[in-house]
Amino acid sequence: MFKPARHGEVGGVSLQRSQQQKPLRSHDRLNLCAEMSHKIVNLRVRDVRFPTSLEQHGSDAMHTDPDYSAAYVVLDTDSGLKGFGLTFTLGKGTEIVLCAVKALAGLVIGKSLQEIVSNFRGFYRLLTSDGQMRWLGPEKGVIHLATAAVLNAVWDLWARAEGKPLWKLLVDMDPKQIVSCIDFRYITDVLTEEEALDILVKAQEGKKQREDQMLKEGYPAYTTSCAWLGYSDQQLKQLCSDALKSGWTRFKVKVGADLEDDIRRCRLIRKMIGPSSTLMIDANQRWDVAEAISWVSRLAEVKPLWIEEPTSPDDILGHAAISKALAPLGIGVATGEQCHNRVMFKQFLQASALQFVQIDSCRLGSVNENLAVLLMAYKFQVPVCPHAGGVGLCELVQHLILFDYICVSADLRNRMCEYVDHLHEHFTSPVVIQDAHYMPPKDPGYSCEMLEESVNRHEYPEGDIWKQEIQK
Ligand SMILES: C[C@H](O)[C@@H](O)[C@@H](O)[C@H](O)C(=O)O
Ligand SMILES: [Mg+2]
Repeated sequence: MFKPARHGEVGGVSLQRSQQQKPLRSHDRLNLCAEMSHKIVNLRVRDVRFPTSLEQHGSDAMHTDPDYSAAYVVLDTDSGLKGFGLTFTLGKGTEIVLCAVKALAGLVIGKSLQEIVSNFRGFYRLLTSDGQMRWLGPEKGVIHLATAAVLNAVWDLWARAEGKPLWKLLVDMDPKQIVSCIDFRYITDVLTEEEALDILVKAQEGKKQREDQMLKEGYPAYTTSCAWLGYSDQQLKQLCSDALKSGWTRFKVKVGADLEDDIRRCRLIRKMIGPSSTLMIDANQRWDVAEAISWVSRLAEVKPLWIEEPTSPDDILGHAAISKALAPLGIGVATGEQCHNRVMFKQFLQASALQFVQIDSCRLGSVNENLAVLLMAYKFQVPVCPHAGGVGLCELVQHLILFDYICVSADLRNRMCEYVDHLHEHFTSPVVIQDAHYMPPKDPGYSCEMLEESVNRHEYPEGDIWKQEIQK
């Protein structure tokens, strides 16, 4: 078990600000007082929805009218420091996630940050294994989305208490402490605590250079913003040509509703981006296994790097069959945005059912469970290409992939993080993209905080935006 924190430390990490921080505001100085244990005194959760369906942003073969939304959590502490967290939804049903967050609140309120992070594995287990509530999951569905929202807020709080962006908090952590945050239950047959530690210790070599490289160059990204399924060919062409001008070289196209449309749209994009740029296609679970193989074979001429979510996200053996059939065409299978826990990822990896692991910051049980998946992916030598987009997913997952490169994989081959150009303006520390790369965030925290005004305007159903929509 992780050793208890000494006086003046949070979870064994001394309370120091990293070099590249913005200057301290007086408010921060107050919060960073080393004496404070940051006892969580309240948890608030709000239903925040953006009417993205009006313009078909985010549309795909299965989710034709998503309103990008979030269950948005704020943790208040006795020191005045706050933690912000969220989980992503598509509109309807967000109120159910709010209920689940409220059901978990009793396990969080009254605990101090110090208490939580000095036994983070135990706290993760407390939230995911409550003897009554686990029946609702376990570790899947609405209750797990709620766990993600709450734990994301705890990680945000921790990073803020340290005065570091989350990626830097992780990068500076002792490997033993990282491992102490992971619940290895159900995965020890492929990854033991000792093996995880060994991976992290070995990757210490060259860590500083990789961190400097990331600060200078950023992490490579691809864009999904040009080719949502509901966009017209005209729109697609315009967005693609704008993206090319801004330096994008990797593009994802939505497919799966109509084969002839897919062939036309994919040819169009391939022609515009040229043979050396990278193209990926995403069917969002539209097909049965045999249909997936025949449909994607017809699209092989546009040379996609991967087909994403070809079939049910739970069908591990189906994905394995598709992977096997498409391998001779040079097309890999990617999945993960609806892969609900580490056990599923374990089996996908064991069965060679995916060639690209798409972690998700709000689907899995926050940083804790994502760490387990990053380490398993490393063990199986499968590249991680995170799912992002939605609302806030880019802001969050950039921290995890930076950690992955600096402290786990040390490899950029066949790796890139998704980027979607929507709704960043609603965050206090929005992502910074330069030359199609994610630049490492500098503000303390997990980049989850939304502007209060945005939350008020988009809160469902009372916010102005929704009042106007309802009146129409
Ligand atoms: C409904 C959403 O926009 C999805 O289409 C989106 O997350 C997508 O699968 C993606 O990979 O970005
Ligand atoms: Mg997808």
